[in-house]
Amino acid sequence: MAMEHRSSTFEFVTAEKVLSVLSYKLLIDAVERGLGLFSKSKSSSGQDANRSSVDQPVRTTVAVPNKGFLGCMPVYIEADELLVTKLVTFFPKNENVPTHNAVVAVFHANTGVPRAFLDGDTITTRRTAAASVVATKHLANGKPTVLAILGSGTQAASHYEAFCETFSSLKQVRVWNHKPERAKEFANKDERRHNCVACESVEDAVRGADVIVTVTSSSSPVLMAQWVKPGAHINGVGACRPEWAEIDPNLMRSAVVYVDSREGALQESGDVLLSKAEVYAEIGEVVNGTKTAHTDKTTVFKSLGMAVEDAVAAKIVLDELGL
Ligand SMILES: NC(=O)C1=CN([C@@H]2O[C@H](COP(=O)(O)OP(=O)(O)OC[C@H]3O[C@@H](n4cnc5c(N)ncnc54)[C@H](O)[C@@H]3O)[C@@H](O)[C@H]2O)C=CC1
Ligand SMILES: O=C([O-])C1=[NH+]CCC1
Repeated sequence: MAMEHRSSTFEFVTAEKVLSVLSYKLLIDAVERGLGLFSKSKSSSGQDANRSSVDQPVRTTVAVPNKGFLGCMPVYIEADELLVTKLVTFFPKNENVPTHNAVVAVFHANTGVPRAFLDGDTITTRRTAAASVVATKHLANGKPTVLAILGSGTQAASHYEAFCETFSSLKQVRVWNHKPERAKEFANKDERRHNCVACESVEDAVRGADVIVTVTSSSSPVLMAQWVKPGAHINGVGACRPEWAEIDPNLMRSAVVYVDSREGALQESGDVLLSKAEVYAEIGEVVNGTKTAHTDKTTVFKSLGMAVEDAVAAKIVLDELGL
């Protein structure tokens, strides 16, 4: 039998199309379920009727010296028959092009034939904020009224949007950037950011805040323990390499630390490795009810990003577009 030429049988889904259907409403529920499936896959036996099977190795990376890295993030989610990999680059010194660039490839799980390629920047941007929202829903101490965002780039914007959409209790969002004019630009971007104020210092931004999001490209701590209100919840989203940190090691050691993947954190997170903080749980274990949400204590969700989040986001896009 002659081999069929298949190169034109899969779709490319553009950023515009991804954004048109990937709402936070759908995404937050899907990411929450994905985080739960991921954590369940390692703790349940094959006999368990609720067993889930998610095969997601820690991402592999290759470095481009002094510039950045390329990460490869594959996953298979048996329950959804999703076979997906994201390829993502992070070049923190990029000035006029985005620092993160990505593509998400989806394959047919029964044949391995490519099904679709999706713009991965938009997926990364939104699913990361969705994961922080999930952690905050579980770990925040009551309804948050003050949110502090450290950093004012792509993730700062998606976190602002996702948090304001989810937490109607928010009265004020404070933003800080190491270049103060960038924080002002962020706060004044348009009238929808009426609740947003630019702060001159990290301390001004985080003092008294109920929830803090760190989304910088810094490789050394910007958030110090003495400024954080006891009982606050922190989403540590940056510092994805073992030698980088965004959070004061004293804060890491004194807080209850949750991660997306324990295995990933112990290989990739400088915030965890350099501080030698104890990892209490994966956030998926809290979602599954197998670990406690210590809402009365200061909590850190150390997010590194997982393929399972990309895969559930890609599923929403393909389902919504009927592809
Ligand atoms: N956990 C996850 O799933 C993901 C994490 N990330 C991480 O989140 C962070 C932010 O990503 P994006 O917003 O996409 O990047 P971006 O490049 O759009 O923004 C980075 C921000 O960090 C600031 N910054 C740069 N150097 C700094 C320094 N030395 N000190 C303080 N601030 C500094 C920049 O001014 C900018 O506001 C990065 O560390 C990135 O790798 C990104 C995607 C997914
Ligand atoms: O999960 C992800 O895509 C990334 N985490 C850190 C850089 C990109």
